[in-house]
Amino acid sequence: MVVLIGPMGVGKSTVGQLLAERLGVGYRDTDDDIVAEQGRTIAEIFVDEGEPVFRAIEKQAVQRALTEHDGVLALGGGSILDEDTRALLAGQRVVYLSMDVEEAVKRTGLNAARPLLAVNPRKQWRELMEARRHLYEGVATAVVTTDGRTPEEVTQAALDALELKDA
Ligand SMILES: Nc1ncnc2c1ncn2[C@@H]1O[C@H](COP(=O)(O)OP(=O)(O)OP(=O)(O)O)[C@@H](O)[C@H]1O
Ligand SMILES: O=C(O)C1=C[C@@H](O)[C@@H](O)[C@H](O)C1
Ligand SMILES: [Mg+2]
Repeated sequence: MVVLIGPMGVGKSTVGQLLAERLGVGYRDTDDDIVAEQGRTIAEIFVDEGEPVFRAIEKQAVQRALTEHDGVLALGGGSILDEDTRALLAGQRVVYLSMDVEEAVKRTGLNAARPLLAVNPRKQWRELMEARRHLYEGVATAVVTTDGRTPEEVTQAALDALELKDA
């Protein structure tokens, strides 16, 4: 199993699918699992029930995916906020995809599907990263910078960082 973590828009879903193809394994994404299970979008869950309820749903989804799946697994950007989830990640191969704030605004700006960045993306992204950077770094076994790299280049860098060869 290879687990991908990192902030919204860093490319977990894009790179996760490429990485799974390169390794010849399945791809799974906990955000997609939640949408399928709940029958509504992540933004709708945030609006209807608030972030704490979303985090509880997410925690279950991550636990289930880590147990059921063997392949590439992309986690929701905020899943590492949960202490039990961080404990579950110990012993896994965890790749932290990182980027700087300008890249983040380019990739996520003005996208209402990401409720945590809806109002002032640059400021909100900085604040999120202040709170989370050490959590991402703490659970990561490899850190891969995505700034100025294409998704294919990021995928190759992740394979190199993990010392994994294609299937
Ligand atoms: N290396 C890259 N260079 C440029 N654009 C990228 C790169 N990787 C992803 N993108 C683009 O950035 C956007 C966000 O990518 P993606 O949805 O894969 O991120 P994510 O980490 O899964 O986000 P979320 O946490 O919201 O699910 C997409 O429009 C994607 O095409
Ligand atoms: O970073 C976050 O807190 C989030 C990231 C996305 O993957 C989604 O799980 C949701 O938009 C929240
Ligand atoms: Mg995604």
